[in-house]
Amino acid sequence: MVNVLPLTLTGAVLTRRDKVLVGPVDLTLGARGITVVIGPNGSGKTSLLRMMHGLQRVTQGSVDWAVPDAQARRRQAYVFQQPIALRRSVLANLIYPLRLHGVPRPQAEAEGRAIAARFGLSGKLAQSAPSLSGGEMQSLALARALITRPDVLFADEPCAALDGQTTRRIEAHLTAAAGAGTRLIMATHDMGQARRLADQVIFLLHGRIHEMGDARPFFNGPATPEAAAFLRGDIVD
Ligand SMILES: Nc1ncnc2c1ncn2[C@@H]1O[C@H](COP(=O)(O)OP(=O)(O)OP(=O)(O)O)[C@@H](O)[C@H]1O
Repeated sequence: MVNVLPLTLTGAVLTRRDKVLVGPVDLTLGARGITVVIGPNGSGKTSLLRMMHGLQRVTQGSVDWAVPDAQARRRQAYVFQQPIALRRSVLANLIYPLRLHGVPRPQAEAEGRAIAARFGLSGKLAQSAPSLSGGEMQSLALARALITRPDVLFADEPCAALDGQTTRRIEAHLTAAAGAGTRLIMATHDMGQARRLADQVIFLLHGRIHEMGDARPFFNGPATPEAAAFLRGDIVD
């Protein structure tokens, strides 16, 4: 199967009520690795992810995948900062994307049980998903996003409000997914997490890419004074 990547944004702008939230953005993301989007509050991290995924349509410019949009959409997943679940059992939530992809129920349930085991949810399969704890809910959201082995996973603050142990588990799943070939594009406020996970960094400021590059040189010596100040923990606005 052809990979949906690279993703190319060309002069992409997202506007709401005459206000530019993001852009213009020009970038190309290749097929492998973890790109972490960082920047101050309100700099546009969520909006950039939503725009790339097609949850919000660009008002100018373009967002192009290597395959037609309808095909690209089926090969992507998105994990929201506040995970959402169907008011059904954990197993029903897990198999939902597979059923949408036409996988027969017995096979979908087998895959659902297997991924639940990897994500520590085996004991919860019959439980109603909305009654899960925050950490379990985020694990479920991630497992459900990865069950179709998407080419691309967008994750918006996937560990916000989680304790250290759960964060470590979620990070391990994210790294494993990237190692298995899922391209990860995630936003985080947590600079420790950005340093642990990123192969590549996008530093946003006022809805524009202020700096973008390989993670190690970025963290060791950012090119712009704004990124340096942000990494020091100064207020950048
Ligand atoms: N639907 C909307 N309508 C109007 N303005 C919006 C909308 N969504 C976001 N914004 C504004 O766009 C800007 C970017 O918001 P966004 O949530 O993308 O930033 P962020 O970097 O993810 O912020 P945070 O770190 O606080 O989560 C903010 O000024 C926000 O108030």
